[in-house]
Amino acid sequence: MVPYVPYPPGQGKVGYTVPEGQEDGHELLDPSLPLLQHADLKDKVVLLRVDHNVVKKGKIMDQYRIEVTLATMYNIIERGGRPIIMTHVGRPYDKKTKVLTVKRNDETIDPVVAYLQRKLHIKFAVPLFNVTDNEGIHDIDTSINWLIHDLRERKIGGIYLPNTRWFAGEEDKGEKMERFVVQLAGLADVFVNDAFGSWQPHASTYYITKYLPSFAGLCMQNELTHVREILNPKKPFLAIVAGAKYDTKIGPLNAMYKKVDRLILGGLIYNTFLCAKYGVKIRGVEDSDIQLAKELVEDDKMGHKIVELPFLVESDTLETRIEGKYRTIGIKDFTPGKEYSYVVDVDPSSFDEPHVIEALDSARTIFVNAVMGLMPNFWHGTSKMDERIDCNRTAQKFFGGGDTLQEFKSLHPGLYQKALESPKYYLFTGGGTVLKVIEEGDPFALPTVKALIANGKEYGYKLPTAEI
Ligand SMILES: Nc1ncnc2c1ncn2[C@@H]1O[C@H](COP(=O)(O)OP(=O)(O)OP(=O)(O)O)[C@@H](O)[C@H]1O
Ligand SMILES: O=C(O)[C@H](O)COP(=O)(O)O
Repeated sequence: MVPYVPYPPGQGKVGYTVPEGQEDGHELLDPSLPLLQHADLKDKVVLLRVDHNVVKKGKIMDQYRIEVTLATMYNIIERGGRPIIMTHVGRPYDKKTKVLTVKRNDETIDPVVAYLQRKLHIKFAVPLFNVTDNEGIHDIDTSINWLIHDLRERKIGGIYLPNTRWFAGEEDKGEKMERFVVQLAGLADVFVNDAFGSWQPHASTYYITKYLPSFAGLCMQNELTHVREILNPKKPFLAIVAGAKYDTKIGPLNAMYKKVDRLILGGLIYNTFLCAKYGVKIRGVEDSDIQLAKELVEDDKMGHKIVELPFLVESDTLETRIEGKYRTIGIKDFTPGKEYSYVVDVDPSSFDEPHVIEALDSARTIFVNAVMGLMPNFWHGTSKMDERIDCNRTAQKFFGGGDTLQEFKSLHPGLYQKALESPKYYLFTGGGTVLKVIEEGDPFALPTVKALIANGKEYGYKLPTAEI
């Protein structure tokens, strides 16, 4: 118990403070990373980037990524800051066609705003901006100043910007980005990045740090502390990577291959690997992606680290699960040139194979960024995988990824609850980010984190002496 002495000192003990009950882990952070706790926020408008990418078809799938940012929001408001919050939702910009599609009902932040209002009992306002067909929002309209005025006057509790990926400049690298980022920076006095899951260097996660004093939020700090545990894993280290984001994950995956002892693949990533290795054709797998997967195939000829799941589910349709229109196939029947329809899941029986059980049971560290099948209809492979992983009671288990956590929660609510509390589990908000950290070998080398550190140097950030 630490006595609480009010200011000015010498007036006696009038209360006490209670220790947090656990190490906060700040000593594990790079001392040059500017921390939210040390920012001057009083009466400042604070632009807060979060990863609230939790909305699908206009509904919140899992609140976890919102919940873990509430501490940062409270901290900002408690210390006199006025928050403007922003997140991306989905991937509205198609890199191949260069078309930006604003799906107003599907990829909107409105459900997140409603959730925050219910949870915090404060009012948020969302500004309205002009949307151009196929190009999104070009400019932040000065009408937002009315909202900022009311934010400063405390007539509203916060502003929540529209989906950052609806802005033409968000993923651009040239003029559009410059224009957007300057307008964005003009709204606020300070930038806080709490979006661990959004490692891609975009306007709202990276370039913004060129214009405002910038700090790491509390969720970001917590994740950076824990991700270090994966960099020095207890061996054998098994990674299970599946899902849909082939384009951003194949690079980190190739690098990660060198650091793991065993690797299990699923989802589109596995389909692509199988096409590259066995010369089969699977519907929906792009030739350009198969070329990228060849590096992994070559590495594994020597390394033998990839534990193949032998049974898959082939479906004639992607939309639904229609009896008679899907079947189990085995990779032992693969021959070069053979064509398959969509492969939409790993058959659960794959997890009963002795070589797969051995890989899962012998691991001492398991990292899971894996949704094995196309959701919501093909969930059986993921469900069996989660159960089998839990059978290993000695391994340290790390789950990471928006969909990975969401499916874990919906398929096994009891196990998910246990994982939240068990020291044997840790849940990361971003799966691709953890892959990227493993690729870099250092959490502070993530582009978004490096940008915060560079900003600290620029603005002369120093850790207060008491913390050194
Ligand atoms: N075979 C498949 N074909 C098409 N989509 C698939 C297939 N298997 C899984 N998926 C889809 O992959 C998505 C999950 O992959 P994703 O890479 O987004 O994972 P994540 O856990 O959200 O990780 P991150 O946080 O890095 O984005 C799910 O929406 C799921 O439906
Ligand atoms: O869901 C995620 O993994 C994060 O929100 C990052 O999304 P992105 O891979 O589309 O950048």
